[in-house]
Order: sequence, then structure tokens, then C-alpha cells
Amino acid sequence: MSELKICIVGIGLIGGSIGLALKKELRDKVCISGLDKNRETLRIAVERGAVDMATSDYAQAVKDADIIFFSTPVLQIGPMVEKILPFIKSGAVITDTGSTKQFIWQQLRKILPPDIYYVAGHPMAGKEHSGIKAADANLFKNKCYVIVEDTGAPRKVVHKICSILKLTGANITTLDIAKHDRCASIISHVPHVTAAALVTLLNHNKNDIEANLKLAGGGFKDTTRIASSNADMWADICMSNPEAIMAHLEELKEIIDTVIIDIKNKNRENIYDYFYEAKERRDKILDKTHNLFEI
Ligand SMILES: NC(=O)C1=CN([C@@H]2O[C@H](COP(=O)(O)OP(=O)(O)OC[C@H]3O[C@@H](n4cnc5c(N)ncnc54)[C@H](O)[C@@H]3O)[C@@H](O)[C@H]2O)C=CC1
Ligand SMILES: O=C(O)C(=O)Cc1ccc(O)cc1
Repeated sequence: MSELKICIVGIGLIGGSIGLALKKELRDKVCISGLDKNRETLRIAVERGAVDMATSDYAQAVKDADIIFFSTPVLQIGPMVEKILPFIKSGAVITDTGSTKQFIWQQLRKILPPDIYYVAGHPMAGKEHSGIKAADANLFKNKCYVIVEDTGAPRKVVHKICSILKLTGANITTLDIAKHDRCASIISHVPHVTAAALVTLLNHNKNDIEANLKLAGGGFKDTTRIASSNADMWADICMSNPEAIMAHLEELKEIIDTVIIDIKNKNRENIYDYFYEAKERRDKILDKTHNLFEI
């Protein structure tokens, strides 16, 4: 096999984890260059072996690359592709790991030349810690990695990206782009907004904060883990999938309103059904989602 040349733009948690996973599997059959705006990240990425070389120079990073992964926060992906595009060789494939897909595709479709292909991706794996120090070669093992096929890339190109991603241990799933954004909203974006809301509720009750924290047990910790995620990344996600996130939050508001009314009316039966049906559903998904994400 001739040496595969990959460039990773944004070598943080996800970009760094892709680099570590591919280097672990392919060793010297792959040469990975890394590009990041943060100098310390460049140094750590090389030190940890996530990339073979790291630079902040666009031409040096991408000129030989067959595949370029964009793994910066979502609002940076379109502008970064635009800046780097003049240095990308003909026939190269761009892919990304952004958590929302329609917003990015709307930007890229206007600027991509016909000889550079785009395959949109989204690993449904991550953690609440960001940055290269949190990168992990096993992050994607047995996790779902969504590939969106609506971006006009030839089948052969999509297969090439999928076969490389499979080396990370991820399970590849395809979805159409609108369905991706709707489903990601329900299963990931709205849960993150909601986890932050639970911590905000704690913040609103400042007078009781010490007593509240003394009482905090597993329940609060379990439901708020993802509120420790990177604010910059989540602000970008909300800005780039607004319709789905707003619609699902409105729906959630109605659900909470109904609970309030049922409590007010002392309707124990409705409240029981609310908890019972949620438990039934969650217990079922515990068995089924092992290849979607670990619960
Ligand atoms: N954190 C998570 O659990 C997941 C994140 N994602 C998506 O993957 C992408 C990356 O997320 P993380 O790795 O968690 O973020 P991160 O913050 O760990 O890494 C982002 C990296 O991009 C670099 N960067 C930012 N703007 C840049 C620019 N203009 N030029 C060059 N480098 C730049 C940063 O210095 C940083 O090293 C995001 O689009 C996010 O939505 C997808 C799945 C899971
Ligand atoms: O930390 C967790 O459990 C996550 O949910 C990680 C995550 C964050 C963002 C994504 O787009 C996908 C997965």
C-alpha cells in the first residue's frame, strides 16, 4: 500500500483522537500532518503521536494531503475550508467532524471546485473534556459515526472515507442531511442545553448553594456531566442547527408544563405514567444503543 497522506485541521479532542487512532492502526503506512491555531496544541499533538508533523502554515499542512479532516468548532469549518482551499491538490477529499451538517454544507457547496470532494461526517462519540490532552485512540471504538451522503461525492470517494474511518473502530451509519440535524438535536444538542439548564437552576438559587452541594449525589452528577463541555463548541452548535434545537426545546417546554399542571392538580396517575413511560423507553434503549453510544 502506498503511503496515505492525511491532514487534520483542528487537532483537539476529536481531531487528535482521529490522528491517534489512525496512527495506531496504520503506523508508517500513513503520514499525518496537523494544522492548528494553537502553538501548544501543535507541540502536544506531535509529542503524543497524533500527527507526524504539525504546523500553522496552510500550504505546508495540506499541499500533499489526499484527505483533509476539518475538526475545528462548527462556525470555523466553512471559513477554514475557504482559507485552505487554494493549497489543496486536485482530487483530494475534504471531510469534517462537525456536530451539525446542513449549515456547513450550505457554506461549502458555494466554494468547492468540482475536483475537490466533500464527505460530511459526525462521530457520535466524545466527552466533556476538550483539547489535544483529552484525545484518545479508542474514543470511536464501537461508537456510531454518521456519514451524510448528500454532498455529491462519488460513491468510490465515500467508500474510501468510510473504510478509513472503520480503522478507528467506529460503526459507520449513513443518514440524509436533514434527518441528521433533526436526530442530532434530539439525541445530543437538546440534552446538552438541558444539562446546562439544570446547573443554571442551581446557580439561580445562590442562597442555598452550599446546602444544595452537600446534598448533590449521583443523580445530579449523572444528569449534568455534559454541562462541563466546551462553551465555545456548544454555542456554535446552537447557532448552526437553530430550527431543530428551538423546535425540540419548545416541545420539551410543553412536556415540563404538563408535569407542572399535573403536580398542581395532584394528578398522581399522570405523574406516575410520565415516569413509568420514560423508564420503559430508557430501559429498552439501554439494550439497543450499544452501537450508537454507551449509556
Ligand atoms: N467534543 C465532542 O465530544 C465532539 C465534538 N464534535 C465536533 O468536532 C469538532 C471539534 O470538536 P473538539 O475536538 O471537541 O474541539 P476542541 O476544542 O477539543 O478542538 C478544536 C481544535 O481546533 C482548533 N481551532 C479552532 N479554530 C481554529 C482555526 N480557525 N484554525 C485552526 N485551528 C483551530 C483549536 O485550537 C482546537 O485545538 C467540533 O466541530 C465539534 O462540534 C463532534 C463529536 C463529538
Ligand atoms: O460527552 C458525551 O457524552 C457526548 O454526548 C459527546 C458528544 C458531543 C458532541 C457531539 O456532536 C457528539 C457527541
